[in-house]
Amino acid sequence: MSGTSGNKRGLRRLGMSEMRCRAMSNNKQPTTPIVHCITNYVVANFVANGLVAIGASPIMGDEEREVEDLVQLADALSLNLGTVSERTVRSMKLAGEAAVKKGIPRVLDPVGAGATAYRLEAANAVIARARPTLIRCNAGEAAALLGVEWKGRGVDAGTGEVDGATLAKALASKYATTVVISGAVDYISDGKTVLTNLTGHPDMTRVVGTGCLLSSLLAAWLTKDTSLETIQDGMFRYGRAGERAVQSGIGGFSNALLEALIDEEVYTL
Ligand SMILES: Nc1ncnc2c1ncn2[C@@H]1O[C@H](COP(=O)(O)OP(=O)(O)OP(=O)(O)O)[C@@H](O)[C@H]1O
Ligand SMILES: Cc1ncsc1CCO
Repeated sequence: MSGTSGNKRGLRRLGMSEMRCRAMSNNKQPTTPIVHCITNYVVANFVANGLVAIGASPIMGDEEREVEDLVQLADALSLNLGTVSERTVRSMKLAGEAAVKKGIPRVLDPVGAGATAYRLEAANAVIARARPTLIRCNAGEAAALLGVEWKGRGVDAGTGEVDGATLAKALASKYATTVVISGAVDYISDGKTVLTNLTGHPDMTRVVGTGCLLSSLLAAWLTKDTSLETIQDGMFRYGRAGERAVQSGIGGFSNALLEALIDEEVYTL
């Protein structure tokens, strides 16, 4: 993916239909990745629409009795602790284990990990069973997972003494995974290297769920490529889509972001 701009809607649509025609002429189904999301009830609709906007196919489902079957249909699993409960923790553990067994990417968004002891405990329980391919969080959540002192409230990022690059590297090492810490600067690390991204806009924090959506988009991207550079490029495009969307004001932001995700070709899935 390269960082081109401009309205690419027409080109993208043509590209997608061309891809579909080519796939059909080869008697193959188009490879739309299915992302199984166990997410929070605040953002579920926004996340589903964002996934569709980038050419993925979402399926939301958190019933214990079916999550393993849903994983069998899926190409990636996105777990989000935003409105976590005992029931959904059980579902996330089962889905996570099934996804490990199947070998598909698993993304965890430990929303509010520092807000309560219960959330931190739930995050660690889910991590142990789902062994995330990638953890996407804000700096406050990263600090909580690392036991680093932090000033923050609820699901907000908050502030602390440790810089984002150090947090990202340490968190990736602690859980042997890839980490994306979002904020004014986004940090992407595998525990050895740290890449950054500077696109985005502070107003993206004035609309609930831009981080949650990002986590599920990452799950979709990982079905194609897991390199840090590709993740960085996706972050670049997502941030730019956000910059465009804030021009529509806070009231129009969510819809504008969906449009911008298509126009920025955030990922040609
Ligand atoms: N100050 C900022 N300047 C530019 N971009 C920002 C800023 N803060 C956040 N962003 C962007 O907003 C998006 C969401 O990141 P954020 O860190 O706010 O997630 P979050 O706290 O998990 O959000 P939520 O819990 O509402 O889903 C990312 O793409 C990030 O780059
Ligand atoms: C506001 C809120 N509360 C729990 S989850 C969520 C969505 C953003 O993380």
